[in-house]
Amino acid sequence: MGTFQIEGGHQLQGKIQPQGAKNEALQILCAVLLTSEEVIINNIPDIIDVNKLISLLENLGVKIQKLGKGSYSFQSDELNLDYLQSEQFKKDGSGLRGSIMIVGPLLARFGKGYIPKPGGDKIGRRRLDTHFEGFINLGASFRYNKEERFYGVEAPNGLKGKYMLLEEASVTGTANIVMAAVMAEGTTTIYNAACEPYLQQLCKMLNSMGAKISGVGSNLLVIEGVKELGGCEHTILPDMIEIGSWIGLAAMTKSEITITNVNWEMLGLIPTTFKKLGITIERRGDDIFIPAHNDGYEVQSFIDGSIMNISDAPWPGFTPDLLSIILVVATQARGSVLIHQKMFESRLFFVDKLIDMGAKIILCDPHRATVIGHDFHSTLKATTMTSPDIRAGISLLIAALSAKGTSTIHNIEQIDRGYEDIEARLKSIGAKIERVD
Ligand SMILES: CC(=O)N[C@H]1[C@@H](OP(=O)(O)OP(=O)(O)OC[C@H]2O[C@@H](n3ccc(=O)[nH]c3=O)[C@H](O)[C@@H]2O)O[C@H](CO)[C@@H](O)[C@@H]1O
Ligand SMILES: C=C(OP(=O)(O)O)C(=O)O
Repeated sequence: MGTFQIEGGHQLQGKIQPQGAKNEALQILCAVLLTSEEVIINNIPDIIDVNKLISLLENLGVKIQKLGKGSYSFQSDELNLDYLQSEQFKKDGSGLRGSIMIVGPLLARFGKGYIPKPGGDKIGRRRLDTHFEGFINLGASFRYNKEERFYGVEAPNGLKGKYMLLEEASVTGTANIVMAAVMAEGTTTIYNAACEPYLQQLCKMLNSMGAKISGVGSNLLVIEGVKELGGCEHTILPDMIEIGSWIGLAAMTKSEITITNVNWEMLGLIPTTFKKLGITIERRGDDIFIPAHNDGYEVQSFIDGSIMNISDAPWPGFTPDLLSIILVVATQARGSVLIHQKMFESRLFFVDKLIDMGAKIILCDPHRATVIGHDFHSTLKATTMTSPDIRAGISLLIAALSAKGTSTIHNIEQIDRGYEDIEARLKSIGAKIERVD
């Protein structure tokens, strides 16, 4: 279990470039299975989850060449499908959430796809029904081995396009169904599709490979099946969750930070939501400039004067992956705010650690927490804590950087799962952080 030691209470300053988006990379990497031609991907983040998926693809027989930092070439012309029945696959596939998205491409190209129960954050129930109902709608047969927690879909005679209304706008579920449908016979229509930038990017990539997907960016995707897909080159967007994390870090540490090349047009409600906490966000070209908040920041209220409430929703709503960061930033705001995590039922439990540090938070129930900001009248106290999940982990790291004294965070693999070379990048803007084992 890795550990960070953090000496907090220092103002930071400088520029930080967000890495490529983790959740986009996981989709895009799975899409290389859809063609026997070469696919080049740029801006791949060097993080645990992505590296696990790359190694899974390698074990499946994908030829992989590193072309430069973050750039790789992939060629899936001679796959070893026997690997899908191996013990090694059960281990590799259950190591991350994103592995679930190999099923759609395998089903589309080879008529069969398998996956052990995937890993990922333990943040509440994470059903896979949407994925498999989608495949069944396209004509696949489904089986689930409860003992081994192993899922399988097969369609030896190919898939057939269909209209479907998803029960949930599942992010990975939509990506999986889209990748299965691109080579199905006829037209597939997916209503209540998720439409995060990750999915917009995936559809853009698939269209550049020869797919015919329309409605990209909306919750109604129409996919006309094609016979086969070809190679392409694709560049992953900056990670919007990292961008939100650095906005929160700047505010909590009263630091002047410029986040460079953010691809502003794709940030949706993220800047607006941080502004609701009173944080000044200046757009400078494609950079975000956060001035030092030496006088703190004040939570806005609604037009009728009622207390601010920040909650998550499927895109274009506010992403659930930034609510933990919003929550930690609120602990030093002027005013109070209700944080409502609607999607996941175990994502707010990390607040007990912030309460230990002196934050004023009432956990109303597993989905809602009221935060009464300190307005920097009292700083958080340094402590020792363990990171329960990726976004709680980064939130605790932000709390530690704002607290006076030296904090210790264990289980930092959770942070490394999604943040590239984090201590070097934070050190470059003045943070005092060490990886101690
Ligand atoms: C690898 C990856 O890309 N992971 C992301 C992906 O996970 P993932 O694709 O696994 O998450 P889903 O979108 O399937 O669902 C997330 C949770 O929200 C619930 N739900 C979802 C949609 C909906 O309309 N109503 C609803 O209640 C689901 O029941 C589930 O509990 O999307 C999540 C939701 O943005 C993010 O937190 C994860 O970071
Ligand atoms: C929940 C997340 O990741 P995963 O779906 O990979 O567990 C996340 O990125 O915040």
